[in-house]
Amino acid sequence: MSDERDPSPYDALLLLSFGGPEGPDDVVPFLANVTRGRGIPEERLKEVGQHYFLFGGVSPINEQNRALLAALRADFAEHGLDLPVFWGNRNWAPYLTDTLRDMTLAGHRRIAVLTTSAYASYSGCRQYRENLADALAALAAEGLEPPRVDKLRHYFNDPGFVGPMADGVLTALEELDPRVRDGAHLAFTTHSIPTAAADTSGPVAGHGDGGAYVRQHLDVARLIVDAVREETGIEHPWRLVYQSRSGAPHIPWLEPDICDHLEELHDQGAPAAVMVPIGFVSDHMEVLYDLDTEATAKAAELGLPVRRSATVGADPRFATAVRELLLERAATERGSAVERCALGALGASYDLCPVGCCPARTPRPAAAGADTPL
Ligand SMILES: CC1=C(CCC(=O)O)c2cc3nc(cc4[nH]c(cc5[nH]c(cc1n2)c(C)c5CCC(=O)O)c(CCC(=O)O)c4C)C(CCC(=O)O)=C3C
Ligand SMILES: [Fe+2]
Repeated sequence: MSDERDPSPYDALLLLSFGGPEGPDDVVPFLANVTRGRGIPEERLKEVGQHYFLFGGVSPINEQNRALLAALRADFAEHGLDLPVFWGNRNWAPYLTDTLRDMTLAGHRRIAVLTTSAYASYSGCRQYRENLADALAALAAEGLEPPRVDKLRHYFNDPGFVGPMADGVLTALEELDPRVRDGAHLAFTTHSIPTAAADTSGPVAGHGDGGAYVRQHLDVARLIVDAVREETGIEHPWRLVYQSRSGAPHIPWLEPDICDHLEELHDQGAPAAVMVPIGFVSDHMEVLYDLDTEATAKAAELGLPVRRSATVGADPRFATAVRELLLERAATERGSAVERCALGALGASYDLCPVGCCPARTPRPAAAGADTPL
């Protein structure tokens, strides 16, 4: 067993997230950061800007990350784990490079990194590793000695991630009229990505058949369906669907879209649906706009009763899972054999992203992988 309180060799945890605007003036520069070099049509950007303006130009994601930071610090303190927790983002302040500079100047040399993305894919994994490599290179260019960063493994199938979502589905079902509750369909949703990116997500050897991205989501959906059945005795019909598609229309992305799926459910005579955003860690703008606003309006138009279940956010069980992932990795780095906790059919994920996994369109340096020079 690993020592419950020994984080060595790590001297800090970095929470690495997407970032979001905090007021109307931030929206356009934020979108420029997100889409730089990614070929998103101008029309789509205008439309997405409107989603943010509808909410006063404020994404809830930063507040949610502050709450997660607080939950992590509380959990660490409660368990006698003396390890500082920092926060940096890819697309908005506090920017990753600034946080890593602060950490380096404060003397941190060996940093564990938790991303707010649970699954394999270019956008959810390698792109964060590229951001880390860029930030470390920027520090080196400033004459600093960059620290070593280790990304904690994918946690999609961790009980601390799946459990709160399963509870969220039970709550959402409770909110439905009892007359339609038992027949409700579960629409598991995640961010659509180009099918080419889905096919090449995860280890090279595992490519094909939708790649790791789709398989990992299907595994989580199945776990939640089973957990709900254990509680209610009912196996709800379900499907994995997608949301938030961007990019040019002629490039294939994962389908069906949640709104098309709701229409199909209505046509089939489904009595109700629960939208379950398993692809996301908190109720940020993709949830607030794409599901709570757009898809909910679509369902109202169809006369289909819907609820949206909660993401994990700052649930204390998720904070506990993060501590356990960190201690597991720390023990592994110290050369101890450890138990690796995971539910479902796929098993615990790898510590080091395999060579060539989740490839970028144009190869770029990425930190914290099997092919990363230390
Ligand atoms: C897989 C995935 C996740 C889940 C994993 C993870 O969480 O990392 C995710 C999360 C998020 N995506 C977010 C926002 C945006 N994503 C965009 C664009 C894109 N996302 C993509 C994928 C993903 N995105 C892709 C393939 C693109 C096309 C451009 C490209 O190839 O890179 C755009 C540009 C406009 C548009 O086209 O929509 C925006 C504004 C926010 C912040 C929300 C907030 O502000 O509260 C969050 C958490
Ligand atoms: Fe990856």
